[in-house]
Parts: sequence; structure tokens; C-alpha cells
Amino acid sequence: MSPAAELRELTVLVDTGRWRETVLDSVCLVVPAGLTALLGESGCGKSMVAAALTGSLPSVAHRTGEVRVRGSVGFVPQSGVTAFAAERTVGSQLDERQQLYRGRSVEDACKAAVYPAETLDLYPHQHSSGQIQRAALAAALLSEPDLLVVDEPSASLDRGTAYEVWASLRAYADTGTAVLAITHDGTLLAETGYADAMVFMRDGRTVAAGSLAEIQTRANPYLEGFFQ
Ligand SMILES: Nc1ncnc2c1ncn2[C@@H]1O[C@H](COP(=O)(O)OP(=O)(O)OP(=O)(O)O)[C@@H](O)[C@H]1O
Repeated sequence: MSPAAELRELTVLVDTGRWRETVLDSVCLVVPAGLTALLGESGCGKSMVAAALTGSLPSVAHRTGEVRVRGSVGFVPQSGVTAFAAERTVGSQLDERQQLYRGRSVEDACKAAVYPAETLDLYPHQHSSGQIQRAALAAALLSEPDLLVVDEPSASLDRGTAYEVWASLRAYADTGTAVLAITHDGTLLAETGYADAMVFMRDGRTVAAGSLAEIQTRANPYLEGFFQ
């Protein structure tokens, strides 16, 4: 079966008029069914990869190369608050999306995203960053996308909740879908073994890819830094 998503020689040049930089440089990436983790130092282009896969590259970005996506795509942005309109409660927006997609129930999506039902009546800005990130995950899970792209799903969470969210992503991948999760948390991935594949980026390029076991056999200080 063809992969859920694929980038072939994707190059993205950002040109704002005052600033011009190649932020992705001939990136090749395959996202099959299962859980793929995308790691790399800050600013190396991980969110740009997410933007390319979700069709949301900024207007200042000029793209060459191929982006192939098979089926529907769900996206959980790095800042969960941007997944919601500001003036309505999270609960009303989840209800609205549920009626639109008629996929899983709001209750089920919230449970899978480890989002507490007690905060459904709050407006997006009244949530903590960890809460709104999980609400955004619940929103994305409602449509049961074939490809789920999640940007830093556990960055604002305590350790225990981070494990729960990653377990949910693992469970979603186990339903036969593809999950691409951007993260800095190599230690959690090493402890849990949740990722089927790990892809590492540096300076706009992919520099390594493989299973956890394959990555950990490489004597490479850049890669080792993510597991300390
Ligand atoms: N909307 C945008 N317009 C112009 N440049 C952008 C935009 N978003 C990101 N960039 C630039 O693209 C480059 C890659 O940024 P990106 O957000 O993809 O990095 P990242 O690896 O996700 O970093 P982090 O781990 O800190 O989130 C950076 O130089 C950044 O300044």
C-alpha cells in the first residue's frame, strides 16, 4: 500500500522581502501507517514539514518538489489555541465539528486526547496551554483522519499526562492510520518505544531515519543529544 504521505525533494524558500532563507532543503520523508516521530533542533524546519503536509505553508514560502498525501489530514498545531475561534467555548466548537464529521463522539475524542470534560465550557484563552493542546487533539480526532499531524503534543504537559497523550497517539496509530508527531522528547520515545520510526532533521534537511534501535546504534552526538 502506498504511504499516507510523502515528501519528495521538497525545498521551501522563505522570502519576506527583508529576509530570504531556504528553510527546507530537498527533504525526502515517507509517512506510512503507524507512528512516525519527527525530531530536530529548534528552527530546523519541523513545523514547515507539517505545514507542507497540511497545505498550510505561509504565503511567503516558495516550494519546489513534491508533496503527496493520500486521504484526509488532521492537524494539531503547536499552539492549540489557534485551532479554535476565540469567541466561543471549546465545548460548543467540538460539538459543531462532531456534527460536521459525524465520526466519533465528543466524549470519546476528549477521552482519547486526555482532555478533561470539566473545561468544555471554558473559552480557548481560559485554558492552560496543556489543556488547549489536548482540546486541539480532541478536535482533530473527531474527524478520524487518515493522517494525523501533531506538532509538539506534549510540550506543555507534566510527565504523567505526556505519557497518556503519547499512549493515545500510539492507540490511534494502531487503528491503521498514520501519525506524524513532531517532538523534542526523545527520552519519552526511548522509554516507551511508541514510535515505529524516527526521523531527525537539522538545518532544513533530514539527517537520519530509522527505528529507535537503528538510531541508537549510530554513534552520532547530534542524535544522542535527543536521548539525554
Ligand atoms: N510563517 C512563517 N513565515 C516565515 N518564516 C517562517 C514561518 N514559520 C517558520 N518560519 C521560519 O522557518 C524556519 C523553520 O521554522 P520551523 O517553525 O519549521 O522550525 P521548527 O523545527 O518547528 O522549530 P521549533 O522546534 O522551535 O518549533 C525558521 O527559520 C523560521 O523562522
